[in-house]
Amino acid sequence: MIQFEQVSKVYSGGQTALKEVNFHLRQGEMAFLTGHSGAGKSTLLKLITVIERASAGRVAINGYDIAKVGPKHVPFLRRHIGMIFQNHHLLMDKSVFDNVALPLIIEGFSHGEIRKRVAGALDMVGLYGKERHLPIMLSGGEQQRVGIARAIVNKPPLLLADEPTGNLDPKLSMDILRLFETFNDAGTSVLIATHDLGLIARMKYRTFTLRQGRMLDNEEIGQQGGSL
Ligand SMILES: Nc1ncnc2c1ncn2[C@@H]1O[C@H](COP(=O)(O)OP(=O)(O)OP(=O)(O)O)[C@@H](O)[C@H]1O
Repeated sequence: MIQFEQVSKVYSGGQTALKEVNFHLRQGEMAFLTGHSGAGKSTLLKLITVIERASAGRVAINGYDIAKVGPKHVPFLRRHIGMIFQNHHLLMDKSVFDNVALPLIIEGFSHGEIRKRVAGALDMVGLYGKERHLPIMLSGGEQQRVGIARAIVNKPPLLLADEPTGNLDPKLSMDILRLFETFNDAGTSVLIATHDLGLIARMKYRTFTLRQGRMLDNEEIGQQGGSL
């Protein structure tokens, strides 16, 4: 699904964020991406969504080299990726319905189809009946679930989450993880960037670990006794 081959990223200020990174997220796989603050997790996600471009190496989605995606076609590529952020980036002056409907409006779906799909997405995240609420009227966990509903409403084959449980308590974090598992069971590939080693330890998924921009292999992680 996602393949990095010898990928490096140097920002224009000269900051090296990724160094010769190799990794492969398989089709239908759910995995964690971890590492200390500044290790390069967000940068890696930004290369997949073409918010940033690699300085060297190859990033491929389904075998397609995304260096070949021109600026005009980037929005088309992003339609196939659901992105979830720690601070969920909701429009606070718009209703839950409007927030979740946004990707479908951009894609030009009919009103009827939008109503049906938004209701389905809100049902999946346990927020059915809250369509008319403003985000401010919801708890932090509920706001995060609105962000998740927006990310999955157009049924993307790939979900990327950047610290999706950062502000949530352990119980709510686990609920969010279970939600990702539901999507993964339905065939969606999921990559979750997180600092939360406790959460990772409780789940059975493969974990990619970055340290100062380098992807560690399992042997290196073992030698450090699991510390980053
Ligand atoms: N737009 C940018 N311009 C210059 N340097 C950047 C930019 N974005 C990130 N960096 C640098 O690249 C490195 C990796 O940053 P990145 O945000 O990918 O790390 P991270 O693992 O996601 O960190 P955190 O867990 O704190 O979010 C850091 O040294 C950071 O300062």
